[in-house]
Amino acid sequence: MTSPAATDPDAGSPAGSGSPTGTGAGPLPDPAALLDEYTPGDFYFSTDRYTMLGAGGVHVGAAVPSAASGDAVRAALREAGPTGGRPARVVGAVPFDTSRPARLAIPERLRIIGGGDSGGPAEHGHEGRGQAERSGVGARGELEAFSVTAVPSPEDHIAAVDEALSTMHRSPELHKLVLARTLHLRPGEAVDPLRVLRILARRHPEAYTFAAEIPGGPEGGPRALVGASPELLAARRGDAVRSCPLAGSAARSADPAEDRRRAEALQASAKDQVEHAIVVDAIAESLRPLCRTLEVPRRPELVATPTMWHLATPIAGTVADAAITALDLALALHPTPAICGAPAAAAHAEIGRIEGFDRGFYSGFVGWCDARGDGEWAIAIRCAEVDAAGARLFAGGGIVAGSDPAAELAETSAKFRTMVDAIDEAVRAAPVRG
Ligand SMILES: C=C(O[C@@H]1C=C(C(=O)O)C=C[C@H]1O)C(=O)O
Repeated sequence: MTSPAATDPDAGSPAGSGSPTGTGAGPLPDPAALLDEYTPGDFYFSTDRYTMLGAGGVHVGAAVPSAASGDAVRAALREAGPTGGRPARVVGAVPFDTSRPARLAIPERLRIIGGGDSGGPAEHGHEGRGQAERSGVGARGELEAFSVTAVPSPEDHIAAVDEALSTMHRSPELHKLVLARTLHLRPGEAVDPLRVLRILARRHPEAYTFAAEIPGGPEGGPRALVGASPELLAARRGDAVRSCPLAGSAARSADPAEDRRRAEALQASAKDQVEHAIVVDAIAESLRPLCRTLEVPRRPELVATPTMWHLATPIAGTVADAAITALDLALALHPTPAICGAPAAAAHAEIGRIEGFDRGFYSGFVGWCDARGDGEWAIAIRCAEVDAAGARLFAGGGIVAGSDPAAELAETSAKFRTMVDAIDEAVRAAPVRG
């Protein structure tokens, strides 16, 4: 995003093909529309209502230590002042461990297309719309072009789930623990994050498709966190607050009858309902003191991504105090039991002990917040760190009493498909050099 034409021509009023109020009434903006201007290091964030691209600018607050960070970001936004008639906006990623430095910046150049750039009503990922996205089912990369290393190995992940189950048995106050694993893909040549983004944006128009610069590329080179997350951590628009936790999962099937059977089995599964309720209860408890009103549906609904079924609960409220920003909300909710466990502190400690790798920005959150306090943050899942050396993919799942280790391993394999398929297609499509 270096051309002069990229400099915020839409300033002040969201413009483009989406509905100006973000009610979802208009056609969806083309999620790939801004990708022609993307250059490595940019921030890209696409929803089913709007797409944004931020470039350049100043980094804000190295560490984001819980509540204090909200203040640091607020001060930075105030100091930055409006650009082109639009309130200053911070964009970027916050790691799983919020005592580690975040990557948040106030971009110098910001483009937004689509209506409702501050987010509309909770339209995200409903079953009917997900169903229309079935085309991705069955697309299977074979990863011939890669060397693949699983860290931990599948056997070690099963052992880790066993260990989590025994820990929860010994300490019944620990209700849920989310364990993840990684896949390191090393293709013959560098993975192009832009090509991966294009594929994700095409295949997952309902998701939060994102790219955020993160530190740690080989030899100081660029590294991006790239993904297509189905999960909203927190959004605020004016008074309105939203969160849409997911928990309880089943892999999709290419066979429609089998696919439907799996969805119904997920909805009927007592274990998955419990796993889901733990997340909803924790989020409701964290939101209650921050909200004047809060609506929490009694039963979850089913949502579909091209690869997974999930149980989802769209939570809506009104903020108690206009000073509470979308970032404050995200920090108050994070880490939810969808990606950490319950209670959070004990689960966090067990993840450190059992999981065996550094999550970095995976299962943190990615998004934006403006000087009015409006913003939207997605949980950084279905994602990978992409750099010149290859890609590190992440997938996890919630463990509760009654979880089956082999089924948990299979669930993480299914969750990897979002990024495996996209990276595989990106590398296959790459022009052969030499
Ligand atoms: C942790 C991940 O996903 C989370 C865990 C889920 C589960 O345990 O069922 C479902 C959706 C996400 O909240 C992941 O995709 O890596």
